[in-house]
Amino acid sequence: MIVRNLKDARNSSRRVVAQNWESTRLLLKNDGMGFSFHITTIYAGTLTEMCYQNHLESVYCISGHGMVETLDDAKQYPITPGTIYILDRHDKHVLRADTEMELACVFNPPLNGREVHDAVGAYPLEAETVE
Ligand SMILES: CC(=O)NCC[C@H](N)C(=O)O
Repeated sequence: MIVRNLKDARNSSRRVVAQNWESTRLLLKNDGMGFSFHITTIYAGTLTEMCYQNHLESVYCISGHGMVETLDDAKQYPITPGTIYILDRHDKHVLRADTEMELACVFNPPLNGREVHDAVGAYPLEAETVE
């Protein structure tokens, strides 16, 4: 069994800080589970465009609120605590955080550890691994 604590993980290389968000990757590829699990904080007032071409992602809102829009059909979905959005089609999307948002995110295939978004808002398939 693997047991980890968010507070401890935030004080380690599992915490990755980007411009609009930070994310603590509690479970990664090298754990061998076939998915990764992250607690992500989206900073208040930000707009983040993403398109996970190489991954599927589920995003569950723990706290805060905002809006996610799928860009191919311009559909908007309010995100509040208890809502999950599931990017089952590698959907190009934009997330607007009206307040700081805390999200639980699952990626398949799992992230390696230190990935940040590339120019289209995707992660590469291969990246540095957390030791
Ligand atoms: C909602 C979202 O995808 N935010 C970007 C960070 C990502 N969740 C991650 O954990 O790397």
